[in-house]
Amino acid sequence: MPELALLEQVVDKVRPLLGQGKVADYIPALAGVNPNKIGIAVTSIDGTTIGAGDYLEPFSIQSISKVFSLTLALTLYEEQEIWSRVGKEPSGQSFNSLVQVELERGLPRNPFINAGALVIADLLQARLGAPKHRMIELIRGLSTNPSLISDKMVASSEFEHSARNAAIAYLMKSFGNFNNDVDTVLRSYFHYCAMRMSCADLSKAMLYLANKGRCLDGTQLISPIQTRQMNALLATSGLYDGAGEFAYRVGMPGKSGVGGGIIAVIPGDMAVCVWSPELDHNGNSLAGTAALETLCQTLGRSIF
Ligand SMILES: NC(=O)CC[C@H](N)C(=O)O
Repeated sequence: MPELALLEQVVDKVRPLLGQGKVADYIPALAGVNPNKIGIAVTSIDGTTIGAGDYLEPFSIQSISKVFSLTLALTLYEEQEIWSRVGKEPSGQSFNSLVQVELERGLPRNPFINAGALVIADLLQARLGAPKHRMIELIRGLSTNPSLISDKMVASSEFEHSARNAAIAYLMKSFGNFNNDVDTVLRSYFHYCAMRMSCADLSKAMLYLANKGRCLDGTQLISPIQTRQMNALLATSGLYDGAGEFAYRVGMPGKSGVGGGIIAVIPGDMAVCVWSPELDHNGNSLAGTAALETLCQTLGRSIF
């Protein structure tokens, strides 16, 4: 577990990078976010959380929600029912690319690109009576924060600009890999992406990935082997087309979102969340990646 002073040093060290990236503006409701934010929180497997900078400020978790969706699907489906619909390989394409879906006959490369997450959202839609409600319940429980919400403005803004995600879903439908009504699933998917959580909430919520599937409140969410498998997929595909660079610089399984958040874990040790809204060319938080790199190097920790 790092000392609080170290987290403060990390924030101070990366603050000069603010101004070098670009806030995601393809979702209009996200474009107005204050770019000058940087926060970091760490939850260790003994259950303590510390943080520095803007670590208590909620932000749009966006694609980080793909971790929660897959986790929920793992609790509802047999392994094969999931992996017959989505692959386990890095995509080498941008997160919202369509070309691979066409070339690979509607089978998304992995659950952490949009195509894969939409298939997972389709699976959740099929099995849950109220998937949006179930998801909120899940994140509230995992982070032990009963006041968490999904931002309706962000979700509707995404729905109004959903041409690309809708195209991905319809393309998969044309190959027989999407069962429910596209708009209904898109609404659920955007609701998951629009959940607002702080670095503190997310580092607590992701603790199960560092603790063999056991959550902060002691419940076993997924099995130790499922947790290991999830971390393997996060290490290879969690940062989209920047996964190799992230493994090289940070060396932790992780997941980013276009809201500027990144979660990362050292299994057996701690879950970390960083947030800074400006993104690099792969759509990953620029200062956030640098913060994780500094943290890992200073602690001398990596999974490799
Ligand atoms: N990379 C992301 O965070 C993308 C999530 C965003 N809601 C989208 O579907 O485009």
